Amino acid sequence: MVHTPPPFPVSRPRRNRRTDWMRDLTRENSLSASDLIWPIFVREGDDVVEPIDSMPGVNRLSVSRAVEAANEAANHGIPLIALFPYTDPDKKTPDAAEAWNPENLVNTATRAIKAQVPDIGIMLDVALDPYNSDGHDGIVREGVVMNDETLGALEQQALTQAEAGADILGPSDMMDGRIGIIRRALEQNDFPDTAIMAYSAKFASAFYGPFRDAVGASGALKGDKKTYQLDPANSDEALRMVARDLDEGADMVMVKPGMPYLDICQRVKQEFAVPTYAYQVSGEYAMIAGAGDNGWIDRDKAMLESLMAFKRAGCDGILSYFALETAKFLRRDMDLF
Ligand SMILES: NCC(=O)CCC(=O)O
Repeated sequence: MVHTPPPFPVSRPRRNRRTDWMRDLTRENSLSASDLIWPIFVREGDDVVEPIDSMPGVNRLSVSRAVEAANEAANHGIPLIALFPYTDPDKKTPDAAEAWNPENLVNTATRAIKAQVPDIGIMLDVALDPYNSDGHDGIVREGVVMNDETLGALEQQALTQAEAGADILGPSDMMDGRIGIIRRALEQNDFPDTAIMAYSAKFASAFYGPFRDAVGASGALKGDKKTYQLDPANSDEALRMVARDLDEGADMVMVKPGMPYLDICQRVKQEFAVPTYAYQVSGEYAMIAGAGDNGWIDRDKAMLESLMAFKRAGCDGILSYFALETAKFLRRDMDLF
């Protein structure tokens, strides 16, 4: 029950906000490096750091540089990184077969990081869009994204990722039935400990634009993803997807994008009380970083305020391109608010 304050002057709520130490003492939520998951873009090449124009401050890294980045993240207390590939256009096909190539970029990077930075978790997305010449998360036939045919491809992709050493799989495709298929395949192939963070409440959003540049999928995408991602107007439907994915074997669930969907984060956490994560996506990053770099807002403060909002909404953690920057900021013990 929330206590209603008695009328002024019996109550003077400003008393609790009077000094830094009083605000520290009465703060309800906290943010630390262990709340953060850092997405890293991987590309081919040797010792390459390639800036992404639409995400100022974010780079595509070749494998050796990704290993260094993972090491830096681990040293700053970040528990988990998520690897995303920039796939050479020549490797994109209508059947997206590169997705289950055991030697593809993310599988190779996973092996390299596991060998050299064993104490950080690695998550890989299960979805076909970085490998599909149509830019869709599923296999397309005559303009239709085929649900059941895609499931077999996702199963193969998931198994090669588990084999490469991924700790957490993130099915981000929004096909029906994928969590159950992947969970069963993991059990049958002796990967009982591989966790699934289901992208359960993934909305068809305009905020993914810069990510599609980052993985080279924007030119490829034909049409939109509204037949599988959720309608931004819906909230009950998101809860149904979370319930379904948990029933099929997900260990944790994700809401994506983040900031425009904090109400969904709060409902999911309250309703299911399971580990709940939000993805502060590329467009959200670009808005804050772009405005910050132009001097229109304070980048550091907006970054931290945006991340704290997820904690306030009940999230257990946040995938954010700001993760390392934030962990460095927190390590310097700088005052948050
Ligand atoms: N499956 C991963 C994403 O789609 C990321 C989207 C973004 O950062 O905009």
